[in-house]
Amino acid sequence: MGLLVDGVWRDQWYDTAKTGGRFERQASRFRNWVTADGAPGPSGDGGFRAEADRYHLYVSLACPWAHRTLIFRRLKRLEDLIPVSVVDPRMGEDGWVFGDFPEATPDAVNGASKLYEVYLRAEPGANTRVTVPALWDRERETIVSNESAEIIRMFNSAFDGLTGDDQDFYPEPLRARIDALNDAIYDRVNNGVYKAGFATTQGAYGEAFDALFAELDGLDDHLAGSRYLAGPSVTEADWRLFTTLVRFDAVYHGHFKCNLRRISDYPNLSGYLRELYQWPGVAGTVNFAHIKTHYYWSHATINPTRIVPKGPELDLGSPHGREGL
Ligand SMILES: N[C@@H](CCC(=O)N[C@@H](CS)C(=O)NCC(=O)O)C(=O)O
Repeated sequence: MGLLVDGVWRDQWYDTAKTGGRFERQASRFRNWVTADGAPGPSGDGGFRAEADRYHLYVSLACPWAHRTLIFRRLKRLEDLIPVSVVDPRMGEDGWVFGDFPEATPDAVNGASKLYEVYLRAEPGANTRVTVPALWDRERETIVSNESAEIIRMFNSAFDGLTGDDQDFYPEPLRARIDALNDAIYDRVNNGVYKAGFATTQGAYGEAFDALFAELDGLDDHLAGSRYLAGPSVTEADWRLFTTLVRFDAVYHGHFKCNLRRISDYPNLSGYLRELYQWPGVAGTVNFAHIKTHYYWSHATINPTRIVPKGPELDLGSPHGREGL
């Protein structure tokens, strides 16, 4: 794990000493938007028109942020328009690399062996962490965006004219509700598990742990009476929560010490997770070999032996029982 400083790669872990043992995630560097007509989006520059075979997505199958973009790419029928390259789940001193792990791929567009080389093609003197997902523009030879929350918004609507798919996971009347759910869930759950796992003081860990389980308990209560987070239809907020829930019992419970409860112990969250997992197309975006190998192998500070546990047994295919809600 490392970062680019003035265009030079440095193998360096997050410096939690400066932040009282707390893990603080950095803001994403590339913030342009693909739009239907190439007009500028909410941030960055314009000139990124939705077109077939122009954009390329770099992902890790292990990463919950990249996973969001893969789910939207599948559900919004973008797979033929936007190809992907999949990094090796083992992230070591060179950061994300293209390797030989099953179901990892080479870099089909830039021929890089390390993801940081792609970032350097986009910006030779870059000062940034090198993260997935990253959406590459073959025409302008740059990274459009490396912010998953924004990439899924682009995928939700920008390409509709090309695909004919008008499913909307961020409908206008629900936007305020979805934004509020996202804010709480990002801070306490999606990023909360990382804050617990990467904390280097007991206090920072305890803070993240308490907020995480308070939020999960609240979500479990809410889902007793509501089929999905924002009501009777699936929205962006559900897919954003899903990618953390599906990793929880396999990785966050043990590796990140988020072990008050498992998702399978929650009466409502467990069925909700199974329903989303069984959504047509979604199970095919989940790869537990990449997920488990990535976390247990890559975080040498918290698992120096790099042993990947064999369990747990998961039961995501059994009936979810949520049809009645
Ligand atoms: N805000 C970013 C975060 C992406 C992110 O942190 N991805 C992780 C993998 S799960 C990564 O690439 N980490 C490498 C690093 O931080 O050096 C997003 O949501 O797109």
